[in-house]
Amino acid sequence: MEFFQVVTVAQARKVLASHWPRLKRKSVVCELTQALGLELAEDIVAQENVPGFTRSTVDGFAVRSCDTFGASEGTPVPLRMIGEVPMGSRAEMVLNRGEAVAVSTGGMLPLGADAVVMLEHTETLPGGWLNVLKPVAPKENVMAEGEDVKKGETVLKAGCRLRPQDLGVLAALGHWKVKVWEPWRVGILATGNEIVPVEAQPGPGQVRDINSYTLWGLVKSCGAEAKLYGIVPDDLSYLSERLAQALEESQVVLLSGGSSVGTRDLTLRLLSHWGEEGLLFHGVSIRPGKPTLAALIQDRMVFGLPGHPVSAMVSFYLFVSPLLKYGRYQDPEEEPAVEATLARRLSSDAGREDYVRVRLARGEDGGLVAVPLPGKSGLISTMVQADGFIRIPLEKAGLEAGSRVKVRLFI
Ligand SMILES: Nc1nc2c(c(=O)[nH]1)N[C@H]1C(S)=C(S)[C@@H](COP(=O)(O)OP(=O)(O)OC[C@H]3O[C@@H](n4cnc5c(N)ncnc54)[C@H](O)[C@@H]3O)O[C@H]1N2
Ligand code: MOO
Repeated sequence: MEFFQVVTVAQARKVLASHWPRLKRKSVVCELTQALGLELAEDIVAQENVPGFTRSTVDGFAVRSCDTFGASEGTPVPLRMIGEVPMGSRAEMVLNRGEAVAVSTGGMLPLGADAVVMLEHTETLPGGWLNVLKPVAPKENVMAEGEDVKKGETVLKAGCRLRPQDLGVLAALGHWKVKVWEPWRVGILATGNEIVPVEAQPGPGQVRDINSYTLWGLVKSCGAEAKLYGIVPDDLSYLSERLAQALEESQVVLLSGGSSVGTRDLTLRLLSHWGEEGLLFHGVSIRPGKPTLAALIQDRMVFGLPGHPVSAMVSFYLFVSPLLKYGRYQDPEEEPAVEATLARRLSSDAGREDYVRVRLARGEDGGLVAVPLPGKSGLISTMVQADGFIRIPLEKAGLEAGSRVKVRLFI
């Protein structure tokens, strides 16, 4: 008997993506050191050139490149040294034909110079003269004004997640504060009478709470704020109360356990209690993760993730993390993945997408091999051993040994 009205991954993602824009959060202005990993809330258009002046990229001598043509060890070109550019100051002098100015890496080029000869390709002569032993081309060893960033250029787009190099370009442009979206606040609730806190010694029939911690880690790795709401026993009024509290403080709530079809599977009943029309789907044609459900409660999104630790994680990867990270589902081509050769045959049922944990190893030819890690979805150790997972698409009834697969990495 089929209890779920299962949908495909694509259908579930479509409905989630269409409702996601209803979730609201504020933008805030914060200092650069607070902004790492957050989403930019504005386009950044350069108001100035970077660098703001033409600079040397080596220690040496600023010259007119045409003066150095034909220079070699055997036929050095003598130039008259007219001074030195002090670091961090304007190059005050003007370079005329036959002249050279000492300049350090990063120093400003004087007017008239268009290239820099490296120190190693010169010899200093007495009386303020210099021999150039190798010619330089125009612009050689020089970083031109605006070569890094041009005034008027859009360097970062609103919505991008700030990486260390993005903080760098903001710093280069003088943005010591930046407008970002507040991180999503995600509440996490574990359900089940058998679940005990991590610090407890489980009695017969009890297990420690794994999902609160795997989900907490996953949420944090998406750049969102995670808050644990503890373990709730299988009791509708308790669960309802704790969910209300989590909804008050979060835009997204993750419930783990109790999403299947057993008599004590309360999540569905609870969400129905909050309004049947909010249920977006219940059941997805995947393994593991089939009893995943999602609901919209006002402008909050609730995910009922399966209780089995592997299933909860896979379900999170497929449905929750792209929304938290990017506000959309990525094209599979964009996902961080590596290609590998499947070590052995895998079977699956057509009409269902399978996500198989794999370990990466080196084959005899040095290429990457994906070694499947068989195991039930209750075994967290299989996730510990795995480097990522592969997908067996809906229409396939398995994958042959030796086939090329894309391993989506757990990073
Ligand atoms: N008759 C059916 N039974 C089950 C079906 C089904 O379709 N028909 N689906 C199975 C699948 S697949 C999964 S996955 C599980 C999911 O069940 P629930 O989401 O209702 O979760 P629970 O029953 O509460 O728990 C399942 C399993 O996971 C353990 N668990 C739960 N929470 C935690 C936690 N925080 N830390 C560690 N372990 C946890 C729990 O003790 C159970 O062993 O249902 C199958 N059954
Ligand atoms: O979805 Mo269950 O997640 O197959 O173990």
